[in-house]
This record gives sequence, C-alpha cells and structure tokens, in this order.
Amino acid sequence: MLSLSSSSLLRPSLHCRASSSDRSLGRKLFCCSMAPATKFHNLSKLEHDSDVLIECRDVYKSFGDKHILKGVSFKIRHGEAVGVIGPSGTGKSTILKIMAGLLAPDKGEVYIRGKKRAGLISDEEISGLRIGLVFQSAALFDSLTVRENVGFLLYESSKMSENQISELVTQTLAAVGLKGVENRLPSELSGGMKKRVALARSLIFDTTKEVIEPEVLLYDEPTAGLDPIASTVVEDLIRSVHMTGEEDALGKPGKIASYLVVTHQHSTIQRAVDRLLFLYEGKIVWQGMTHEFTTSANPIVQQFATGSLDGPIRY
Ligand SMILES: Nc1ncnc2c1ncn2[C@@H]1O[C@H](COP(=O)(O)OP(=O)(O)OP(=O)(O)O)[C@@H](O)[C@H]1O
Repeated sequence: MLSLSSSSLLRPSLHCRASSSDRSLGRKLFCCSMAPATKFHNLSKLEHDSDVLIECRDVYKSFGDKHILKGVSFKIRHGEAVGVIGPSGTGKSTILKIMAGLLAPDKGEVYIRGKKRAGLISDEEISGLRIGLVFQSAALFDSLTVRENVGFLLYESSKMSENQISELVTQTLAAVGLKGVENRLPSELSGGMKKRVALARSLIFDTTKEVIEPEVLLYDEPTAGLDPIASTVVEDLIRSVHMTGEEDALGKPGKIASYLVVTHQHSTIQRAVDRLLFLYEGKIVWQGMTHEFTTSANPIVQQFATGSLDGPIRY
C-alpha cells in the first residue's frame, strides 16, 4: 500500500489541497477503510468458528482513571447485521475504534478471521479483511470536493484513471441517493447529505482489482441528528449494501460481508440490524435478536427499551 507521501507524486493537487490535519486523518481513514493493516500471529482457528470475521476477547480500555471497557467479549460472524446499544459514554465508539485498529486495547485481544491482531493499523500490513469505519461526524475533508472526498482512496492508491474514478464516484453517489453534488464542498451540504457522502466513501473500492476482500463496515451513529425520513433512507442503504444475495441500489449484489451499527435510534435498531449487543458498565450485559429486545426480562434492557427513569441504570 502506498503511503501518502509517495502517492502524492501521482496526484499532487489533491494531496496539497488537503491540510496536514486532513492528510493525517486521511492516512487513518485510508488504512482503516481500505485495508486495516495488522500484524498477525497464532494462525490456529477453531473449525466451528470459521465464519467469525472479528472477535473481541476480554477487551479492557481506560482513559486515565476512567475505566471504560472492563472485559468486553463478542464475535461478529460472516453475514451478520449487528447493533451495539447502551447508555451514553459507555464505550460504544471506543469498541468500534478498537475493532478498526485505530485504538489499542489495554488488555485482551482482537482476532480478525481467527488471527490475533498484534498492533494498530499501518501502511505495510494487509489483513485479508477490509474494515471500514464510518465516523459519527462524517469526517469529510473540508478543503476537498465531494468527488475528491469519495474518491480519495482511489486517487491516492489505485491505478485507476481520473475518468474511471470520477465515473465510479458518480455511480456510488447515485447509490446513496445523491446526484449532481460532485463539485460541492462539504460546507455546502446538509448533515444528512454529509452522512451519505461518508457512506459512499466507505463503499467505493477499486473495481480493477482481481480479488476483492470481504469487508466489515462499522457505522458510528449513522442516523443521529437526521429527520425520520432521512433516517429511513440511510437505514435502507445500510441494508442494501449488505452481501445477502439481494441487489443493492446499483442493481449489483451487496459487497459488505457483515456490519456493526452503534445507534441510539429505535428505528435504526428495528430496520437496520438483526442482532443486538448491549454494552453497560464496561461489559456486554445482554445479547440477542432484535425482536427479543423489547420482551427481555433483563432489568437493564427493560429500562433502556422503555426509557424509564426507574431501574438499575443511573444518570
Ligand atoms: N481519547 C479519549 N481520551 C479520553 N477519554 C476518552 C477518549 N475517548 C473516549 N473517552 C471517554 O470514554 C468514554 C466512552 O466514550 P465513547 O465515545 O466510546 O462512548 P459512547 O458509548 O460511544 O458514547 P455516546 O453514546 O454518548 O456517543 C467517555 O467518557 C469519553 O469521554
């Protein structure tokens, strides 16, 4: 994989126009979205877990004296659509960043397709599983147009021509319901449009490559702040890119093997995911199918599902 400095020789204008902080973020997005590079050892894999794409095993994470994750364990299998829910500040975004390789756990392990990740992502290492993280804030580069934002990874690292990339960007934007916005800057978009541009950026990939690795997408509150209809559009988009054998908005089979959505929105839980993980006080305290959520006898889940002030969760 090319680093930004070497690839800048290929596309100098794009590289120069992104600020240094943008480039630093781009470097992280680049690694995270295209190939979350990781060092692996322990190649052994349990036979019955051959469909597990990502596993967090007894993960701990503290920030100073705030102990956020205290032994989080779960598995994401091929084909799953999983939601992560739980009270604010409980560590949902933190666990996504750990899964994507942007943060290291203090203790515990992350396994990618049965192989233990030894470090954070870096340019030189390839995992065989792409992990894309769609940030809560959309995290677009302010100084780049929508076309440059969506095509960023391809401009930086692929051998595709400018015309090929431009065409693919237009197709991918159309797939997320956006037309004629390629030349706009992020500041000229609404919040919902920015989220869709971020989604397009996470979906685009080099179509000239012979082997396309499976991808897991991690969405951090993709519908936060959207009106109910815009939420439904995004929820359906998330479903449509899932590799279920169905056709996506471009009329092609979805390309995302599995996805994980952090959300507080009831509609997103109901519409976009099949299974839920409930994170509370540093651990997964409940997991089950979405339809089991409202009938669970677990008092923590009951309180969260009803929004009641009475119960074990204290604010
Ligand atoms: N880099 C950091 N440095 C210090 N504290 C952090 C850092 N990242 C997260 N935290 C703290 O860790 C806790 C968990 O944050 P996180 O964003 O993971 O929670 P969350 O469950 O996603 O919250 P929300 O639902 O409100 O988005 C918070 O108290 C937050 O302030």
